[in-house]
Amino acid sequence: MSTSLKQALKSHFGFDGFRSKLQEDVVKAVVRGQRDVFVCMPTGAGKSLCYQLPAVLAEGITLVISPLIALIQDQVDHLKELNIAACSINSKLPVGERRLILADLGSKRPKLKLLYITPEMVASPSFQPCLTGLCSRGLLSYLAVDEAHCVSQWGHDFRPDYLKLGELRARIPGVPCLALTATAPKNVQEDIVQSLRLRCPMSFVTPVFRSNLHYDVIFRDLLPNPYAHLHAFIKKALAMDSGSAGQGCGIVYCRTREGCETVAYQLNKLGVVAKAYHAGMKAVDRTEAQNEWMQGKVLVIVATISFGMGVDKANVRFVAHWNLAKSLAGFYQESGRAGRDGLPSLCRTYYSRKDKDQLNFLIRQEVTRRQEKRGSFKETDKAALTDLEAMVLFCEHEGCRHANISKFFGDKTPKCAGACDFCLNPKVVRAQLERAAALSTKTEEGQSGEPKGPFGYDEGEEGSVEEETKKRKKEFSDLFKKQMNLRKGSDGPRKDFVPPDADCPLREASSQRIPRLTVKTREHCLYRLRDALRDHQGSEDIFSCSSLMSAVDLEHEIFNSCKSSNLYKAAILKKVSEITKSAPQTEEGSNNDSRETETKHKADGSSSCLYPEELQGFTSASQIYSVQMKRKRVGAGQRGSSNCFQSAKDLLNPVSSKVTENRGFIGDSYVESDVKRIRVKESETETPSSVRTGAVSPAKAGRVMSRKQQKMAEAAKSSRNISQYFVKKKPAEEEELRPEAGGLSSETLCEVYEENSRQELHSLPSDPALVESQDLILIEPKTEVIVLSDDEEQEAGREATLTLVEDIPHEDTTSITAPNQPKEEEASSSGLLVQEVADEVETEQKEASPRAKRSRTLGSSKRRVTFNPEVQERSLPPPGDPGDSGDSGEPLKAVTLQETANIVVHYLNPYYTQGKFATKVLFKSFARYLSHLLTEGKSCEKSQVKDEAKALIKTFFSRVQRCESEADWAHLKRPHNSKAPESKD
Ligand SMILES: Nc1ncnc2c1ncn2[C@@H]1O[C@H](COP(=O)(O)OP(=O)(O)OP(=O)(O)O)[C@@H](O)[C@H]1O
Ligand SMILES: [Zn+2]
Repeated sequence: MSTSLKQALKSHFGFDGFRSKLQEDVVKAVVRGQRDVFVCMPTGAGKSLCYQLPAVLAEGITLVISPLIALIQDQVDHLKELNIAACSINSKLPVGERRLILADLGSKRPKLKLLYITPEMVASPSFQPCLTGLCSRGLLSYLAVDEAHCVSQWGHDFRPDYLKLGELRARIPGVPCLALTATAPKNVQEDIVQSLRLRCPMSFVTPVFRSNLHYDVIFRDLLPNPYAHLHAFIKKALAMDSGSAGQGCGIVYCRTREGCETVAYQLNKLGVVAKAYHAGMKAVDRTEAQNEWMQGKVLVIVATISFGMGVDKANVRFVAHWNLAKSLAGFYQESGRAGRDGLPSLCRTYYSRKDKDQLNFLIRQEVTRRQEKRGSFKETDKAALTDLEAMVLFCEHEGCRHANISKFFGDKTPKCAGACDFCLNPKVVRAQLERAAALSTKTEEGQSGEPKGPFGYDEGEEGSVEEETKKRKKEFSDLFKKQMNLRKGSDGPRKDFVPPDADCPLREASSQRIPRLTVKTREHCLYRLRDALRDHQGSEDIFSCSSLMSAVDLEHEIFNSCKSSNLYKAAILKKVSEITKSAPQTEEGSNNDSRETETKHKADGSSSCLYPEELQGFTSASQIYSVQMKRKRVGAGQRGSSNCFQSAKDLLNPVSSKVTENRGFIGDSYVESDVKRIRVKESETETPSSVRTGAVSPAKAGRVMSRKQQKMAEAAKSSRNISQYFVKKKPAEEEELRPEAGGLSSETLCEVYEENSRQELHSLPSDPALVESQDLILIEPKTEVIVLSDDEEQEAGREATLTLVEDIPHEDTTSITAPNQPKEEEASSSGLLVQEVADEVETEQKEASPRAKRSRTLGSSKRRVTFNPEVQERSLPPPGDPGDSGDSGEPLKAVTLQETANIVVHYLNPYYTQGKFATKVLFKSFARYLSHLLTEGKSCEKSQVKDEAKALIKTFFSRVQRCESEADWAHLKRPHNSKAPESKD
């Protein structure tokens, strides 16, 4: 048998021999067909062949159950390439193809050898006649269940439909069954055998230990600069490939989509070619990312766990978990994608107790939800928590990581021999644990009454959800205060000065000589210089430091020569522009110290310095909105167009101010984060009078300057501003940029400005609400500014038409939220969300409105900002009064959809910030839904809409504890002709 098997292996699959003795043994056992077979072999061990080879050799058809259509497709494609008759029946199959397959299956001698199918499809009524036909004619040769751990409720990937496979097995008792998995601890193994009703199966279980994988754990909360740390890790991991054929690659797993985008962005910024991959992306983008990664064009894929199953890539040199995996079994499977070629590879977890708390919270919520639905408690409910507990133990335990994994899977302790951080240097692991303990004591001291337990909760204690909410609120408000203080800034040594990280490459990084210039801004400028130098020098590999060293020198020189933050930024921009334009620089004057410094610090994972802003656990709004990777240039294609940024000074003199040097950066202002690209249409007038968005002339608006406005005005007086570089040039000047600008193109400026804004926003906490009390972006009158945004809504193919600053009304809508209102924080907290929902509803409105004709279609990813000079004339609404015009003299009129959206988001936003929505997308969908519901079919006054919105939202949350899906609001209806809304059901 052995020889004929080997021949078949060669002739059908092209392999000279079996991959392992185990693979051969499994194939033999399957071919004998006397007993069912259970296979637990690590990922990449060649499990598929264990049923594919027997299937090819058998008379009939092998039915293969696999959990994902994508996975099935890969396998089918691969087999077809080998000329093996394989296909799949699934919901995506065109009717014609399905008919052909069914016809073959119904024929006397089907040609098919392998039929791949999902557990859902195999149980579907439509498939039953086919299945019955095959059984009754004895044409089923094997039943193979891939990813068999999905059948176990103790497993990390439980799929209820897998449970039905037990019945299928019972229907075909004479057909040998083969169950395969890569990850199954003892209890899951037993569960698989039992649930699939395997008859005294032969078990082939490989020990989980893989000596080529090096495991380590880094406490992310202790890192001064986590992204730099990750970067150093990647650099090290990929360097291990030098000498081997082909560049290695890696995977970074993140828990959320936003996390993926953020990490991918940060890596790119640090010079690593990385792409995000998650289910929120369009299928075509996902495929592109995966293909590019497979082909080695993209070195790092930053993905949610939706990536990897069935991905067969040998030279994955590292797998990093940026967030804690939710189970040790899952973690083992994911990290096991490294080193399939058997070569040394790294598996790293960036552990954070915040992650742990979040996961714990989510799992508990889910368990409670399931129990409520079911009305009873099940032993398996504990499984998810136990799994997480095992994962946490893996990270927090002072011991060999491999031993930990092996113990979990029921194997004996392996000989690690330095293949984990603990075995390599236990002292480092111990020291890290001690620092983490000290950190949590510190945190707990500051949070009296916080839940404490192994998972941050008192087990069994009621009300932990509320506790968690309280804790989050506190964190939120602390961060908010910190950020507000940071923004206020002051001359002289700053109390709130955020010191540089240990790995900060800047010279004199701690110097506070230039008021209001943050380390982050300096770092950002440094990287802009570095990028410009690198682009120019062209030849550097992605990790080369030479341009960084030159950039460090340049930045330092500029830093020393400037007195104000704005001058510094302008000088940087000028330099960037010069580099871009000029011949290759000769400033290579390298500085080995800085090179060493960077490398050394970035590689040092054990720094004890606590990152001052403690923001690692958050995704800033800027990250949410603006880091969707496709870095677009601000102002690209429209060189030298009119100024889109104005100073605080101009802001306060909207009509009279002239083009002065006081334009551009507003101190260290924060600018709307999703500005990706600003294109400025030729202004109809050369008079560059200034106009603002987000704030209105005090004179016209009849408002007293707020303290913030005054501060900004003062700042404007004392600072130079560079927005003159944005001024539309006369044709003759087209090629020659203004001398003051040092030949800087608007696109460069805009891009840098955007980058700068984004950079600064990165220091903001995650809640979008925090980003809203931004300073201003100002637009010239009659200047059309088009903002291209890459936020999630692109995916919905929506076209948004609105303003740059959060609450500027569009044309004849009336609400303006000035960032300077007394209730700034509150008013602004809903700003961006209002904006986004309003964008969408307004777009919908425009589609049906003749006014839409005035808008130029920009495509799905574009936002348009049309400045309407009339906007200035309007007064600000009373703070916290959404959707009110403030024009009390105006006759009452029916609210528009956009006004309704403003109202809805205002009332809904507190729920969002309390975490009552599973995702932001869901929040926005709900806001849209409510806005339509409230405006549908009748015209109401604003007060009525407000009452109704409040009541509807209240009703909704009286029934739904947390909004998890669109189905949650299916019951919500607005009764016709009644003032108070009710919920129907
Ligand atoms: N005998 C063999 N000789 C050489 N290569 C083999 C052999 N058997 C399988 N392979 C190759 O090994 C790789 C991994 O195989 P396979 O995808 O079946 O692994 P797996 O155990 O199913 O992994 P996963 O758990 O990720 O699904 C494939 O590229 C496959 O073609
Ligand atoms: Zn070890």
